[in-house]
Amino acid sequence: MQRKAALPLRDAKSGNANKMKALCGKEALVKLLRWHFGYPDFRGKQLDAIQAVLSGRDCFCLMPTGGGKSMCYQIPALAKTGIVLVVCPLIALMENQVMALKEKGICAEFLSSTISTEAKNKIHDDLDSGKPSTRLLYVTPELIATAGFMPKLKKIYARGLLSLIAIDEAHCISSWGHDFRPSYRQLSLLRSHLPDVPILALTATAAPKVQKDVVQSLHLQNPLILKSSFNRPNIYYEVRYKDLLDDAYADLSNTLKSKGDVCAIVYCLERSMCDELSAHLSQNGISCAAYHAGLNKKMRTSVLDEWISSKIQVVVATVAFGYGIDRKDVRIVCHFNIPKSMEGFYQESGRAGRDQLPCTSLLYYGVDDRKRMEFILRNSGSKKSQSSTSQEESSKKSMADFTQMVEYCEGSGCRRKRILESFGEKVTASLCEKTCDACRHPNLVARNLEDLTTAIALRQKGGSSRIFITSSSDAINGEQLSEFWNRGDEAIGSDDDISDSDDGNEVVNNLTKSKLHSRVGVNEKLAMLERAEENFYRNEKAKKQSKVDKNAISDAMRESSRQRLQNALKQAQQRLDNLKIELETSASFLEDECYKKYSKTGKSFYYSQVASTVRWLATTSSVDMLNRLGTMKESTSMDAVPEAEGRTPPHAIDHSGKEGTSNELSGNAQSEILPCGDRGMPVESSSVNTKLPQIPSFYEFVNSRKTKGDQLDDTKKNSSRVEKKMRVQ
Ligand SMILES: Nc1ncnc2c1ncn2[C@@H]1O[C@H](COP(=O)(O)OP(=O)(O)OP(=O)(O)O)[C@@H](O)[C@H]1O
Ligand SMILES: [Mg+2]
Repeated sequence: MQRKAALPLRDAKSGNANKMKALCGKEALVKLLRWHFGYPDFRGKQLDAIQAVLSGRDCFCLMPTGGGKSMCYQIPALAKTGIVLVVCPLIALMENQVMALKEKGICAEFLSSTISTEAKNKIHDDLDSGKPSTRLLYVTPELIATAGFMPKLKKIYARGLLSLIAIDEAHCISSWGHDFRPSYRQLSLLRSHLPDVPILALTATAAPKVQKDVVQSLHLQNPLILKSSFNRPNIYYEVRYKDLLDDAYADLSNTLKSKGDVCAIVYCLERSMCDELSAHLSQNGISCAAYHAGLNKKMRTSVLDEWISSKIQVVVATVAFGYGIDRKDVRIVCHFNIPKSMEGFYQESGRAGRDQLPCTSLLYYGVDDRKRMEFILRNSGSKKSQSSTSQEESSKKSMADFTQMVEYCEGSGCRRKRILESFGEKVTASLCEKTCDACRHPNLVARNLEDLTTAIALRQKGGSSRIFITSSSDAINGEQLSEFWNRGDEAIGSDDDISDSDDGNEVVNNLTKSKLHSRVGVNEKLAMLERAEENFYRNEKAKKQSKVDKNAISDAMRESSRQRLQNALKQAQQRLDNLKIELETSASFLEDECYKKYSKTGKSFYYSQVASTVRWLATTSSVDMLNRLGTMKESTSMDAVPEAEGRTPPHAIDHSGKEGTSNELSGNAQSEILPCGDRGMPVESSSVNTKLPQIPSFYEFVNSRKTKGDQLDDTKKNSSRVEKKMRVQ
């Protein structure tokens, strides 16, 4: 590390009033900024925040994502003798910032469980020394809460060396915020233990209630409240409707390609979708990788490194790809599933265009996604150890937050206005200047929304069939629930997949009581139905042309599952004292098992089976693992089939179409597309070979709860399928 010479404006404590004035003066601070960071001037409210804390005042600083909040504590660390303590929610965030500062020759360190005892001791020795060289010390809130750390801090404080406490992502302290972290609550202690040290609270996403909560919880005294507008004028906001698209994957792929080899982040709700979508994009020549908590740390770090260094351009990630992602040239942030709150959406979409250049936030909205999220949120309190009242309250709050997101998608008004108003900002009509789809193409957006309404209305009318199995509320066992509900919490998130099924008509009927539907008048409905019919025939034609069976399990999906299983096997191997297993062969074997079981039923069941195998690998014993993999050898030798052939056993569906055409039909008839008669209308189901393949326990489990579905007469079944085909795309 090459350390830059310090500029000669250091010591506030030892200086007189004039010195202090000089220290806080704009000129001196700009000089520091230029010297250390190479920026010509401060942005927004940076200077106000810096001057406030340097003068010893508490400060609450609300700045948009990418606004430059870090600078508000980094410059004071350089301007004043002593140490700035920075509290960060994530180790990765600390690591990134410390690395970046060190590269600039600024002495910053972080303390976390990930560093060696030797490194820790070195930092502590420096802190204990007469004149520590550390200027910024990054810590987690968990460390602050430990019994041993506060006395150390107090010692530094007693020596007059603690110049500032900065709380980054301060909204995490509030249970009203979108990312509440209980460990942040411990930070309330800082004020009483270290009374005279100014505190700087920084956040990009604090609604008024959260702001108040942050100020109170941290016991800020007469803080300078700095609020910048949340507006990100360089982001173009757009929503696309999955239900109106023929193929959302292809749409995204084409969009990314049409923009050139740009840097992008694609957020998905589930890990399996990250893998699948990433495989799809890669296949289409896009340089991309998946990132989620299901990958081991090494892989995550390697994806992050490759992305930061522009070796790959697109990351398809869950929300685990979060704070501290500081690549400035992200041109597109895409939400492939609707996020659960406006705060989360703002935070994530805000990772675009940190260089202030034009960029896009693209959200793919699907009615199924909405229902899925509603279901998750409605039930999310049930696993937490809360009283029923607070459970109810938090569930209500989550639903209210989510409603804002739904309104963002289903509304025809300016998207930017909606975002800003959700944060309590007053917005003038002219603010957007056509930098969202609703302002730039109002007619198209209105028309899309009408079409969407039609799609929903049709699905309601036909007693829709697209519903994920897990929404049969109490028909899910505890284990599945806990994994499913913790989906938002990436540390313990689920790999469970969610499947389409003909079950649960009742649930769907309840869920699809859309307010859009109720808004539609008779004439409008007729016009929409006409348009829907047009769309239907158009799409059927397109479907016929592309001959894409959306439920089919592609080679890319299989490959991505094999990779996933291989990762899980590797982790299991490490957990089981380097158990001797051949990773690649074993992964292929396990994937093949899943494929054999579910190739006929479709990708959703297949993914569920892969996910449950991954879970099994996370907990299984050596003996069980060897037993299961032992059958691999047996079956291989019994069948005397070479390994490559063994992956596609003779009785499985051959996706090249060489074998088993009738099987293909029967496998898909139940869950997806029926063969079509004239003008694309589905033929009577009785004329199709609907004999189902033998279905294993997962399906039986669902089927056993299919009481409603079983009572449906043939007509209703047919109409349900017709409706499914008429899903406007
Ligand atoms: N005055 C400035 N002029 C130009 N660039 C700046 C200035 N201040 C900060 N930056 C740069 O802006 C980028 C974003 O800064 P920073 O990471 O501090 O944003 P943030 O407000 O913390 O965003 P987030 O809410 O996403 O964490 C960084 O690359 C930083 O170096
Ligand atoms: Mg930040």
